[in-house]
Amino acid sequence: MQQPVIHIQHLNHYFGEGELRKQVLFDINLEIFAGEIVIMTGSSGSGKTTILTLVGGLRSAHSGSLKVLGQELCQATSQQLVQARRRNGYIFQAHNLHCSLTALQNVCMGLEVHGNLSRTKMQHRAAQILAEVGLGDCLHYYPDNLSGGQKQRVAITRALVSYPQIVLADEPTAALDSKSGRNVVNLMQQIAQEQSCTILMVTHDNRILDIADRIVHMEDGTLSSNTLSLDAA
Ligand SMILES: Nc1ncnc2c1ncn2[C@@H]1O[C@H](COP(=O)(O)OP(=O)(O)OP(=O)(O)O)[C@@H](O)[C@H]1O
Repeated sequence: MQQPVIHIQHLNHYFGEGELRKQVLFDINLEIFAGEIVIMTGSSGSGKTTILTLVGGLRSAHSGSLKVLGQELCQATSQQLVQARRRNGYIFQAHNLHCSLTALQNVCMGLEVHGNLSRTKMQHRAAQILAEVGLGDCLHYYPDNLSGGQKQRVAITRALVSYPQIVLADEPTAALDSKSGRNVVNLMQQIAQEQSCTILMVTHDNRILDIADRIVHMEDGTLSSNTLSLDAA
């Protein structure tokens, strides 16, 4: 049987120390398989971003089990977390582009962490993927000269340029109007299919739920439902 790419079992997580210690995730169980697009919804403070950061290896989970691509990240060392981070692509609400770098240079940064391509090859690959997302004419534009939707497309391109097996997206459409938001998620869906990568996306944006294979819902630190997508229902 196919192994899950992300396998979470009885996961608990806490913030703070001593008397201020507060549990924010309670006995989370979730399996996500290769190529799935899973959307996580839930009210503010319910723990969505915390799960995303734990899966991404941005912090170490406290108890239970969290296996990503077969590697246990619960109680992982910082070195193991650094390794795990390199295997993911990240897309955030604020595009997080470097304003002093062009679109092409920003996308090259997504390849630099892997460190095994020459500069010429990196630039060639970055230019190719930017052209695929319709930004072939904007390679040398700085972020200040791009629209919100274009900036987010550059950010998506940067996250996907190294063919990550997993893409983690936190509110990728929050800063966009509905048309740009739709274009951005369509693009994520298309590239995910082409590269057969798995996407875990947090969103409050009801307009984009239809791209999900599965929707999971967080409530007060627990996973309250784990449902099929609107299409499949
Ligand atoms: N670094 C931190 N230190 C202490 N508490 C934190 C920290 N990060 C998050 N929390 C707390 O953990 C809980 C879950 O936060 P989290 O950001 O995961 O929620 P969320 O569902 O992503 O919310 P939102 O939709 O508003 O982004 C909240 O009670 C929050 O206050």
